Amino acid sequence: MQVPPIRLSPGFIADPDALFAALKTGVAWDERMKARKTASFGVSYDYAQIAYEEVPMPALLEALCARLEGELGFRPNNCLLNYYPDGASSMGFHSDQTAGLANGTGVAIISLGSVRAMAYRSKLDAALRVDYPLPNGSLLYMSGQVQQDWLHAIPKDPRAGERISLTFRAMRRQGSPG
Ligand SMILES: O=C(O)CCC(=O)C(=O)O
Ligand SMILES: [Fe+2]
Repeated sequence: MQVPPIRLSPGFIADPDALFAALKTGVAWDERMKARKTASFGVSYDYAQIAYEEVPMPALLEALCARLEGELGFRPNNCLLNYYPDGASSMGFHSDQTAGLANGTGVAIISLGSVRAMAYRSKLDAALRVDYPLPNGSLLYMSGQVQQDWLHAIPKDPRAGERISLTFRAMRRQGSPG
């Protein structure tokens, strides 16, 4: 496959600047990670060696989960936010874990603020790289197949300003088969 089978919907959020401002000031950002700030809402989630406790989903994010359910056909129960203060903050190439996700569900990412590229690299052919700029207010959806065949990253970008990404997942409850 020459390109990752992602779905990118620009303009998913009607007023992305207002949402950015509300989250930047309203969220208690976790600074345990060096590369960027994070926050997790909803069911507990272990991510990048950090365990995030269960935290009730604020109404603002719950409303987005409801919209995503209409768009994707499943309702996320966790939202992991990343705050990239400037273009020096980044995320290295990785695939997201799929084992803990509800069957048949993927990862949805809403981008706010400065445009950054999502870079994909094929696991079968390391020379194959495809970059997608993620517009302010866009929705990106990655199925399990994308994680299986591709790595993704947010490379540094000296021209970029601040950005927030919201990553939504439907986590399987512990002990539940699907
Ligand atoms: O900030 C982004 O858009 C990428 C987020 C991501 O890949 C992740 O949290 O696993
Ligand atoms: Fe990821």
